[in-house]
Amino acid sequence: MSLRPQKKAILALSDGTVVHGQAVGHEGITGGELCFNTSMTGYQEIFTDPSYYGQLMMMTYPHIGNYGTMPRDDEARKVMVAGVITRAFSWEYSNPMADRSLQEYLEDNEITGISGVDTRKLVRHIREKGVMNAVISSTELDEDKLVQMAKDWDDMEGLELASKVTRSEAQTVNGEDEYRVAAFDYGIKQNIINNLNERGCTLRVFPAKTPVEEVEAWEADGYFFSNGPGDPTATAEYALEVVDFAKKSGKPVFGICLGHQLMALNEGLKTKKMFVGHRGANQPVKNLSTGLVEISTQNHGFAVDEDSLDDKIAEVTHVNLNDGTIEGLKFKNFPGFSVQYHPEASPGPHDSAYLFDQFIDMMKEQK
Ligand SMILES: NC(=O)CC[C@H](N)C(=O)O
Repeated sequence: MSLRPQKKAILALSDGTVVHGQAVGHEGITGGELCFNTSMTGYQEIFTDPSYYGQLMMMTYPHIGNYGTMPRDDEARKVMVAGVITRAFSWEYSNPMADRSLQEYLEDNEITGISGVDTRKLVRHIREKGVMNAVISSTELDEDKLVQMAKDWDDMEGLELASKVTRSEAQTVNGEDEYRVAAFDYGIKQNIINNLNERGCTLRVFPAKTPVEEVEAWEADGYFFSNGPGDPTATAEYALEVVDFAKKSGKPVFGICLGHQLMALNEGLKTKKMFVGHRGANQPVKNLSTGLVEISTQNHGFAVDEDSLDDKIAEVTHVNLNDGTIEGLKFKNFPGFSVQYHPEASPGPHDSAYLFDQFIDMMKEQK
């Protein structure tokens, strides 16, 4: 790996912790919630996952960039993370299929990053103190100013971000046309669209704030609520109208991550901010109906609050084996189910892909 003459960069946390490193990506200043992801591969899919909008992504796997980037691996039309933090950034790549280095990719997307950070030490710090905001800068190097900026940065709790990443117009994505699925884009990952297309669904992907009448007119066989960034209670303020419409339609409803949280909120359950989120491709989840454990891809900082659970409303179908977090629900008052994690993976293992089949089976039964 070549060593480049590098500019300095600083990572400043809202609790006053300051780390020095080298600038990568676009020169500038950026901030957000400091998250970490434990995946060993898949940095491009992670950086383009719209659920990460407004967050700084710290990768615990040290070498990031060594296989470059390629259009096929984009989960959205641009990089969505607010900034990137690595231990050992690879300026060069070795992959005949790649079209750009990670450095070029971040520059083209104007994403600021820092490398040379002891990411494992910082993860231990966050796991002890809880999630917090931070700022990365390669232009302003005054530590006190940067810590102050991190302190002043908007808190994730209460933030409505889905409307910032949703598409501007409804779009039809054709599959084999066996089932018509109305999918709500709060930051939908491309691989969710692909998984539904591959299973014979034609999708109408609606922007986050589409009025109910427009959705109703499309006459779907099933409804899908996507993943997305921000606090689910903030998005719920406008989204529950369509979630409730889908519920009352009597058609099968499936939700992933933010979609799962919205479906739970619509039933009167509550969500809470987690002390530290789950982000990685090796989270063990137990399917309570089969007793089997799935290794899953996860990216969430909020979760359904177990204290708000009500047997008459929903049954817990999946739990996280690391900390008992609710990872899946089956609703009692309508044909709907949802998971907090990512069956589409990308990156990650495909253990949970059966959930897409389950949704298709429910639509098949109704037809
Ligand atoms: N991947 C997602 O949809 C994330 C949902 C929500 N923004 C959370 O952090 O919990």
